[in-house]
Amino acid sequence: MWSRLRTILPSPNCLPPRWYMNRLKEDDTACLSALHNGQIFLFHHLSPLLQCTQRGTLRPAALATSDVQSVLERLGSDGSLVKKSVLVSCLEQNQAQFCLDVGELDQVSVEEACEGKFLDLRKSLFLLTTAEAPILAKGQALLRWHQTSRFCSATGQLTHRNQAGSQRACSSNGIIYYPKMSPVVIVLVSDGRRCLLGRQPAFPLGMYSALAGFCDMGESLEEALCREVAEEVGLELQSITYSSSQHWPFPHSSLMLGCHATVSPAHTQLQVDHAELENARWFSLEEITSALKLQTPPQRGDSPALWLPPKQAVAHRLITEWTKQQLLKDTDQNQRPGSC
Ligand SMILES: NC(=O)c1ccc[n+]([C@@H]2O[C@H](COP(=O)([O-])OP(=O)(O)OC[C@H]3O[C@@H](n4cnc5c(N)ncnc54)[C@H](O)[C@@H]3O)[C@@H](O)[C@H]2O)c1
Ligand SMILES: [Mg+2]
Repeated sequence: MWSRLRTILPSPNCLPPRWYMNRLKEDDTACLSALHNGQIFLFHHLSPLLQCTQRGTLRPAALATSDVQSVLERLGSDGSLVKKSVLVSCLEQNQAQFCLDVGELDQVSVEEACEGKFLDLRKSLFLLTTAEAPILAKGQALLRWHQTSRFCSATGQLTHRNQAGSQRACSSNGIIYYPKMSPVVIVLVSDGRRCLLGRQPAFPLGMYSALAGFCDMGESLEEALCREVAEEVGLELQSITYSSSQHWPFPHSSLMLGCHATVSPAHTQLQVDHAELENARWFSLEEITSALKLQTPPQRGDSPALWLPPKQAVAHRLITEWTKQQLLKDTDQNQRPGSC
């Protein structure tokens, strides 16, 4: 029955990418064959390999599996390393894309052989403008999960991954583990005129961002938002609107849930919890619009300037959305009859 079913399954090229990805997660043989004809993004101790384009920009190196295989063999690896690749994406023609950490090989030799450089993800993610940036974030998160999930937390026995790397199973009792993300709420609070940003001691010079925090077990999105804002700055939220979400690989794997919220203009006095934040303050529309125009981060010795999170961060998106909404409100007010 199964072999008859197989013969009528559409060939890989007929399956839409999402379905094809699912098939590869469930079928180790199909996944191995997709790996042989696929592309690999290399990592070295979780830093992705980037190449310089002719225009001088950086792009992630998507290498043909056959090329990776020959590089690894030239550098003395037995060839089985390629099988440790994890499935991350699929191109339109159903060419599967994988990530592989070659941390056991000499970094410089791999860089020379592949004409690229391994660059910390915290730097590389923000230098990349290509659609591959989220693939690198996902790849790093998956590779890290495999590196830290080798043992079953119930039996202490080794776990084994499937070929796609989408799950691990305990070798003694078969418990299946799936990659984990921690839900994090992030919120841009407004009092109608200004928005509230906070600064952690580890942030780059001058940077302020929307308030964020990990969800506690059992909390809803709204409960987590109200608790985080009350804990970090002592404010009570009036209304919450969901905006958008993103996977965030730092420090581990989080699902950032981005929202806008308002507080009463009569209750905007902040009580900053300095155990969590170095500072938090209200910013005017003018301060935010000037900061959005800045191209380079402030350097030590510069006059203090507000520096906002990079475009790739959901915090940036929330700030841009708020700015557009405030500018629209101002235009509406100016166009009202009787306004000067
Ligand atoms: N993408 C963005 O735009 C953006 C912007 C701001 C913050 N962030 C991310 O949001 C995350 C959370 O923000 P925060 O640091 O203010 O959180 P937070 O206010 O909850 O404080 C962090 C503390 O929470 C505790 N904690 C509880 N559950 C945790 C878990 N599952 N993992 C790790 N720590 C846990 C730890 O003690 C940790 O020190 C940060 O990791 C940061 O990278 C992303
Ligand atoms: Mg926080």
